[in-house]
Amino acid sequence: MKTPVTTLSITRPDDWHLHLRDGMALKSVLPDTARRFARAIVMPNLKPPVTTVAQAAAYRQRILDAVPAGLSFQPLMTLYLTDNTPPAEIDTARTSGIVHGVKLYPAGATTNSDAGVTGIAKCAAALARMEKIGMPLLVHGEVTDPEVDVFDREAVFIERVMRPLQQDFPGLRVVFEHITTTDAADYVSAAPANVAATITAHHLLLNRNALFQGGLRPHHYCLPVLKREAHRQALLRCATSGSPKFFLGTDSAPHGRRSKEIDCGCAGCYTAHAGIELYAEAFDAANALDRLEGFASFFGADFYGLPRNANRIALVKQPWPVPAEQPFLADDMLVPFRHNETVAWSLQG
Ligand SMILES: NC(=O)N[C@@H](CC(=O)O)C(=O)O
Ligand SMILES: [Zn+2]
Ligand SMILES: [Zn+2]
Repeated sequence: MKTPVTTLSITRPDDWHLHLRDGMALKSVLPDTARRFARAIVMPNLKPPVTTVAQAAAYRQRILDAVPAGLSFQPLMTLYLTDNTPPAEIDTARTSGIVHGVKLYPAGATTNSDAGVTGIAKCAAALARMEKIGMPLLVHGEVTDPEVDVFDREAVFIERVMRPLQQDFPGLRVVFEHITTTDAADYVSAAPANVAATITAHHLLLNRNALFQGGLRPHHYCLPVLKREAHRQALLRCATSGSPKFFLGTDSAPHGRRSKEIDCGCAGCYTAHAGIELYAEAFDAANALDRLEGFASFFGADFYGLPRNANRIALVKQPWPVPAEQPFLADDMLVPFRHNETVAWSLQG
């Protein structure tokens, strides 16, 4: 019998899908990420959205200013694609060296997506430029058609948007963000090497039962919404497969308690406080801890054409209690994932 692994040393990981917000919220959540991850792809869905390189540069500086002393953290910026993004802005993004992707939010699909794309055809010129210069397109892959069942929105998006996109821009580098279904897992696996996906820890750990366990659970509500167990199993297989197409993206998406525990509450799970530990738990449960480093520390950097990190982190299998809440805004607290429960792996140091 193999002795169970209880300590783990891996190359310092990166988070390829993260919401940091701004202002006081940014200052509250950034230390959690900076303690664990060397870099993160920072989502542009602020109010107003980050649509220009000038805005991305200013936001990047606000993030750098909020990094706690003694920690090193590199924000990798993104632009929010709109119907009117000029191709010239894509060129400016590339030459800036600070923008690493352009995010496609179908209008109305998720938090702060009102300015999102209303039709792919409207951005054809920008997408063509991205394909030409190798700028990745990061996709929130859900249709917004109210006729489509909420659990089917990702699968339908593949047929209505992803396949035509791949047909029209075969060389475009695409990250299918926070995939949640067997359909997306199969699509990405079968696609050429320029199509990859991020997978969140919460979609690896939970199925949709968690939304209703003991009552309605707003802190498990995120988009795309949790799916049934067979889908979770498919995501686990992808994440632990060793395929470089799948890499870590927490989609940690903080919303204060008062925006979550309310009618029409916001979508998003806050996981940055245990951003790598939760993945260790999921990989451990799948007997695949040896596959964690590739997924968390290598494949994302390789896809984005960035160097792998040189330093390491250590994890130990030692449960720690997650508090009921943590500071967020002057008048609101943040309820972290697993609040009042334990996480099985701890970060050392
Ligand atoms: N994932 C979420 O449920 N919410 C994200 C937006 C997103 O990633 O779709 C947010 O910004 O709150
Ligand atoms: Zn999203
Ligand atoms: Zn997100």
